[in-house]
Formats: sequence, C-alpha cells, structure tokens
Amino acid sequence: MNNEIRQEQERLDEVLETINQQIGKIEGETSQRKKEVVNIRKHFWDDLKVNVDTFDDYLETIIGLRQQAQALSVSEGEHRYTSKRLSTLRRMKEAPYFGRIDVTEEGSSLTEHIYIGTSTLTDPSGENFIIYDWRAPISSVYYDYPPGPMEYSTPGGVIKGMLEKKWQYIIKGGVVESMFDTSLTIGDEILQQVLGKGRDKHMHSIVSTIQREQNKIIRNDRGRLLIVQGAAGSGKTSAALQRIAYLLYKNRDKLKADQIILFSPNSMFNNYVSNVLPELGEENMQQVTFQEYLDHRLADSFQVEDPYEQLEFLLTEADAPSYSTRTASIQFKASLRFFEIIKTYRQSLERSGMIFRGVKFRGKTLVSAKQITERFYNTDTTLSFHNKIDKLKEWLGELLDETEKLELKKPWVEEEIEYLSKEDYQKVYSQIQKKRGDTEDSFDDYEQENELLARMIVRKKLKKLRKRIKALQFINIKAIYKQLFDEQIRNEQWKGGNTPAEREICLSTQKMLDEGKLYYEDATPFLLLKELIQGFQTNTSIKYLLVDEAQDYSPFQFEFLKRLFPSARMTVLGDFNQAIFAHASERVNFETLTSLYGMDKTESITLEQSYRSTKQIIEFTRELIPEGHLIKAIDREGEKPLLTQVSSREELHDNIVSKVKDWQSRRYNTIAIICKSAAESAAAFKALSLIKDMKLVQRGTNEYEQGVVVIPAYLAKGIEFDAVIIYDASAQTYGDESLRRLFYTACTRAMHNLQVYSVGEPSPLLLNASADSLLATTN
Ligand SMILES: Nc1ncnc2c1ncn2[C@@H]1O[C@H](COP(=O)(O)OP(=O)(O)OP(=O)(O)O)[C@@H](O)[C@H]1O
Repeated sequence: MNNEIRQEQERLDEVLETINQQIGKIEGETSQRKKEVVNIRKHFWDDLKVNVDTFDDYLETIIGLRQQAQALSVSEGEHRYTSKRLSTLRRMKEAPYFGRIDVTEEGSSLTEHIYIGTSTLTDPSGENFIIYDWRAPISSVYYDYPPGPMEYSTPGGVIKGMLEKKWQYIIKGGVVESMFDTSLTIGDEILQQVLGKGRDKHMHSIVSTIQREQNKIIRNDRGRLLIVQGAAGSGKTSAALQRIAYLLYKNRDKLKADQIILFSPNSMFNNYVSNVLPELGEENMQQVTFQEYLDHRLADSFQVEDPYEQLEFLLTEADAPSYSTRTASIQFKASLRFFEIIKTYRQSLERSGMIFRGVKFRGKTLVSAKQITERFYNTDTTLSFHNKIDKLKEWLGELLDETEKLELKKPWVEEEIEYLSKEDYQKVYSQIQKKRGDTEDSFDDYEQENELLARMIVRKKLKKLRKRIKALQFINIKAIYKQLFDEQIRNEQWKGGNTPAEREICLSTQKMLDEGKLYYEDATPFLLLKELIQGFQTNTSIKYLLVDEAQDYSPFQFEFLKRLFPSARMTVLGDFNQAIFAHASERVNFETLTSLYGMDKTESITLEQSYRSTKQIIEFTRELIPEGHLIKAIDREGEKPLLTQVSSREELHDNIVSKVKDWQSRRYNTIAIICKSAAESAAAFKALSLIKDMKLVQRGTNEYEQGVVVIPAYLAKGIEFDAVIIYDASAQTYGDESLRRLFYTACTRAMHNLQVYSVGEPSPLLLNASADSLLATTN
C-alpha cells in the first residue's frame, strides 16, 4: 500500500467510524419512533371521548380525533425519515465517497478537500461537511472541470476559484482499493473499469463517472422543454434517471417522486431500470408506457392494438394488399397536420356534425338521437360548446327523474316486488327501516312501504343509465371519429385532403372502425377528439415529464402529452437512428418539437460519445447510419464484430449453439440472440432448443432475464447485453432500406461482443461496413 492510499484509508476509517456512530444513534431513534407509532395506533381510541350528543360534544370529538391523527402522522413521518436515513447510512458504509476535489475559492488562500458521495455526511455538530452529496452545487465542479479555473452556481450566486486537483477512488467494503489523480492519469480509468464489467439484471447508477455533457442534462433547470438527442449507448436513460434523483434532491421540500413520470418503451425496460433510484436512496418515479396510458383511457370503448402488433404487421406482412395504405395511414395520423385537422373538426362540431346516442329504458326510447341533436343545436347559442354539453347532461338527468316517477306504478315494478327474494326484500326492508328511524309505527302503511320498494327497484334499474349519462356516453364519439373520414368533411375541412392516397386511408379507417377495431395509429387521435369533445382530463399534479426513446413518439403524441400534463416540464430523450416505428419518416428529427413550447423555452443537448460498446463495435455500428462518423467511441478494446455467412438454417443453428457455448465459457452473463420480429424469434427459439435455459422474450415479458435470451429487436430497445448474436442479417431478412434503423438498434445492444450471421447473401445494409470494421468469414 503506498503512502497516499494509507493516508486515505486512515481518513476513510475515521469517516466509517462517524457513520457507525450515526447509525447507532439513528437505530435508537428509529426504534423509538417505531414504538411511538405502534403506541399511538394501539391506543388511538383510548384517550378519545367519542360523544355526539350535542353539537359541542360532536365538535370536541372531531377536534380530539384530528389531534390524534396529527400526532400519528407526525410520528409516522419522523419514523419514515429516520428509517430512510438509516438505510442510506448503511449503504454508505460500503463506499462512502467516490471522488474528491481540492478547491481554492477566489479571495481565499485555503484549499479545501471536498469529498463527494451518494449522500451528505456531516460531523456530529451538523455544521461541517465530511461528504457532499453528488447533487450539491459544489459537486458539479467534479463533473464539469479538469484542474484549472472553475465556477459553480449556488442559490446565493456564482462562486469562482481554482480546482487544484481531482481524485477518483475505488472503495469496496470500506477499503480504499485504488485512487487516481485525474490530472495525471490518461483517460478515465474508473469509467473504463465500470464499462468493462459484465451486465447484470438491472441498470446501475453512474454517479461516480457522470460525464460533463451528461451533467448538463442532469442539472438543467432552464426552459420548459429539454431535448436530448444522443447516440446509442450515450447514456440518455442513465442521464434521465440521475436527473430525476437530482430534481428530487434540489426540490426536496416541494417535489415528491410521484410528481414525476417517465414514459418508457415497455414493461421489461421498467424492470431493468427500477433499481437506479433506490440505489441512490430515492423512491422511484411513476413509470408508464404510452400503450398502458391509452389502454387505461380507452379500454371501455375499444380493444386498442398495441404498438408492437402494428410493428409486427409491418415487419412481416410487406406483401399484404393493405400494406402501403397502412404505412401511409400511420404516417399521416402521426402528423401535426392531422392534429390540426382534428382541432378544426372539433370546432366545426359547434355548428353541426355532433352525433348522439338515443336514451332507451327497458327497450323503449326515452329520447331519440335526433331529439338530442336538435336540443344541442337549438339551445342558447351564446353558450360555449362544453356548457351546451353540460346542459344536455342536466336535461337528460331530469328526464330520468321524470321516468323514475312515471315507472313507479308500472306493472313490471309490481312484478319485481313480488319476485324479490327473501334476502333482497330483507335488504330493502332494513334500508327502509334505517331511513325512517326505529319508530314503532314505521311500517303501518302498506302503501308507503310499497312505494318505497318500487322506488328502490326503479332507481336500481336506472342506475346504469344515470352513470352512462354522467360519463357523457350519450355522445357517440366513435361515430363522430368515423365521420371525420367522410368525403364531405374531407372536402370541406382537410385542406388539400383529397388525394387518392388520403381517400384510401379514409376508406380503410372507416372499414376498421366498422369492424370494432382501433389501430394503434388511431388511438391517440381518437383520444384527442374524445378529450376535445368531452373536456380535457388534464393531470396537473405531474411537475416533470420525461420521455425516453422519444424517437418512437409521433409529433401528434407529443402535442397530446403537452396538453395532458399542462404543469409539467418535459425532458425528451431519443435517437433518430433508432426510430423503428413506421410513423418515423426518412427525415425524422426533433425539430418539430421546438414548436411545442417555442424556441425560447426549449433547450437542446446532443450526446456524441457512446459508452456502452467497445471501440470495435462502435466502429462497425456507426458505419450503418448516416452521419455515423460523428459518434465517438470510448477507448475500450474488444474483438472486432464478426460476420459469418452460412448456407442453411441447420448450419446457422449449429453455429449459434457453439458460439453461445463459447461465450458462456467466457462468463458473459447476458447473451441475446436478436431477431427481426416476434415471428422470427419464435422460430429461432424452437430451432435452438439445444441451448439450455434459454428464454424467449415476448411482448408481455416483464422481467429482464440474465442468461441467454431470444428477443425481437424492437423489444431489445433501451436494453443492453454483454454479447449479441444477430440471428440472420441476410439480404432476405434485412433487404429493405426501411429496416436500417431496426438493424442498427439491434447491433448497438452489444457491450463486449457482436456476432452477425447471414443465411446466404448478407444484407445490403452491411455494404457500407468496411473490411476494417467487420471481420467477414464464410463457413
Ligand atoms: N457516465 C457514465 N459512466 C458509466 N457508465 C455509463 C455512463 N454513461 C453511460 N454509461 C453506461 O452506458 C450504457 C448505456 O447507457 P444508456 O442505456 O443510458 O444509454 P442510452 O443512450 O439510453 O442508450 P440507447 O439509446 O442505446 O438505449 C449503460 O450501461 C450505462 O450504465
């Protein structure tokens, strides 16, 4: 052990001693708080006099109850706080800090040693910092500057000075294993070590090695919208998650984890990233996929197609007659033009075009659709559209009140009373008793009893109808959406919307709606129209919205999200080169996003350095895409990706089996055999049954598994594997230019090793790959 490390170990031992002392103290406090909570819960009612005889007694009871509840809530809060701190301190024991900066502030001759870790630690007085949280203002110097002049912002203003030295530590189990003076070492040794490791079940935090550009994303707090365009593996997801941790720290008095929502690509991804925030001592944010949101909002009306079903159709049914219309339809419905068309259409509904459902009760029409339409368009024209709908709702409610009265004496009610089961009757009877009070003469009047029973029966029958009216189901949104595709509306409102292609789109959309289906591309437009008619159900509690894999969202969907979360600041992270959905046109970019909040409220950051893969893998994958030369590789060496051409499926499978065996012997934890589609994955999985414990990843798979998996490329998005096999990169499978981004996404999942197979002629997508970047062999 050299002298420097010995000194650092001595300091670390002192820090660990302080942590242990604090743990001891907090353990005592936590168990004390726990006892208090249990005690208050147990004796909650003991000290409380419940008396409601007079109003004053009642008031006293309520006040007493509130005080008890408050005491309980304070104790619970304190218990939560101490237990959280306790688990943070326990975690810190493993590695209390990872970095140090030696800084001299302007105007001072003192050089301070600032140690940086995942959480703050102070001395017992609470005034002197032993460790600074990585999110503290001064810690940004660690990420932002090499030794030399530096500055950082604090709530009190900008502080300038000199960064004399910067140190990185590797501490494990309370032992300083190594330390680096970053002004002397070439390259980032710790980053290299971290990246060289094998992948396990979950993503990890990157706080000890956050890079300057990433730090800009994490700490950005200007603007309403932050757009991050970054190469595959450049740390977009990582930056998003550390950003959430940073926001929770910075706004700890006012922001809770459930006020942040992350839109993610699929549920397996949710599971994959679920450990990062808890690792940093924070609670997880809300996480949802766009599909889950659509299902939640539309499940009552339709079975909505899922985006992967759409993708699977596009990947496997290129020969279907409906193929070209469907792709055109997907692109059209993703456009801002369609968003505007829907807005104009909704405005036109103020004058004409609303379609209603008549209200029927026991097979008899109470009011017809036509009558509702007339009423709607003939009510006070000064009323706003939504007020008119509210008036309709009131009117229909009153109609049900009248119906209730009229139905009471009808024979069907008499009949139902007769057929009431004993239990039902008893139930009704006791409800009536309760209502009337326990007076002795309460049931002397048979007439009244009968009337009450009848009322109950009619009310029960009308309940469903009332609920439907309350939910505005008398408006036929499906028919209104379908009408949007009528020739007349198209001529009047679509502005140039009568091209043969658009006519085809309209016909096919109406046909699909008639079959009771809602394609994925129609789901958001349908929901938008529904919201515009029924009144937008916004969510104002969300303060930060983060959208990962943002290239998969259409401009239409972004407009929708903006409306849905009006109080949220948005962070959008994506990579156009991985845009795999059909709505992504050739020239997909985030420029249209700027118009969401305007230039002055939008900031953009580009990440060009890729961290995931070895230099050799990056050198190959960047040749697959336009402008790929801009992507920078980290200096991490590995084997060159290998392209092996085989002549038959049998040969392919034999090769894969032995490749997997070889990789397993090299201790790769995660090996993925990536296929083009779910259909190809299922076939590969069956054919490769010789590989033991192999798993097939499908749409519904929730957990990111270690070991060997067979997975369609689109489900592997956002995720990474130690080693990747591209199942069949032949011209037959990846013959079309439109598959370039999918193919690139698949190849960029590899961290340490990449093997590409091709049954027969390789894909033309590989033509650009130079012999230098891809070793080609024929079996
Ligand atoms: N600063 C960093 N320090 C250590 N590891 C990093 C850093 N930045 C990124 N990584 C690692 O690089 C890998 C890729 O990161 P991440 O998944 O966040 O990238 P991404 O841009 O979201 O990728 P993709 O677009 O391909 O899904 C992860 O293993 C992550 O831990």
